[in-house]
Amino acid sequence: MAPYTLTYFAVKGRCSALKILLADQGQQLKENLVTFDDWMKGDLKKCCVFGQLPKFEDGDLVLFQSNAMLRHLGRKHGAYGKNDSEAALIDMMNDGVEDLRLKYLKMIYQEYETGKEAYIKDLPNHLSKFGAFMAKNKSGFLVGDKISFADYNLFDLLLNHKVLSPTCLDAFPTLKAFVDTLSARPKIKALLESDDFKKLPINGNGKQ
Ligand SMILES: N[C@@H](CCC(=O)N[C@@H](CS)C(=O)NCC(=O)O)C(=O)O
Repeated sequence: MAPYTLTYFAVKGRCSALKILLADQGQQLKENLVTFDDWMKGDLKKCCVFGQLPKFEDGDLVLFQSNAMLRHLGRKHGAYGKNDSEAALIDMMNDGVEDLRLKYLKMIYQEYETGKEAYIKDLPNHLSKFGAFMAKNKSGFLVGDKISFADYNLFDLLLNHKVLSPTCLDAFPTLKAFVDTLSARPKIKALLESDDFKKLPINGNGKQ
């Protein structure tokens, strides 16, 4: 039996990073897909702490907030650094990923037609920061010498950005190598190439 259960809509959205982490760590995941019609009935929304999905269950532990889920899984599966200093840096980088994700989601959901070109133009200002931080570390990961939940989260967001702007990583060799290396890890590759994963749209409004 899968130890974890995820309840979410049929999109990649805020759950791909978590799925990539679990796949890479060899963990099973049971998924409950929620349709828009079922969600609109409102019963499930009322049971969600912040009125939103995803919902993640690890036995009796029920979590909302995708970054809390990533942290929990990072802690459980040795993807949260090897000491408190590394953990703090991993938190910092994950907060940076969240800042960029929020900008990305604002553009996708509120400004796609009017703001997409400006967003892509400004993107190097954000990518350069992740690239410079990772380049200093030399291990190919954001922090320390082992993959962390922030790496999985950044990887997922970079994959989305490659769909938005296929050449966006060309000026950032460290990030390009990072994406290529993670994409080639056998369990991640298998997930990314699976029909179940490929069929999910990146975002709920079909924009990407
Ligand atoms: N900060 C939350 C955001 C969750 C969120 O935005 N959920 C959206 C789908 S990705 C949702 O439930 N939308 C339906 C609604 O708000 O009624 C997280 O990271 O989990």
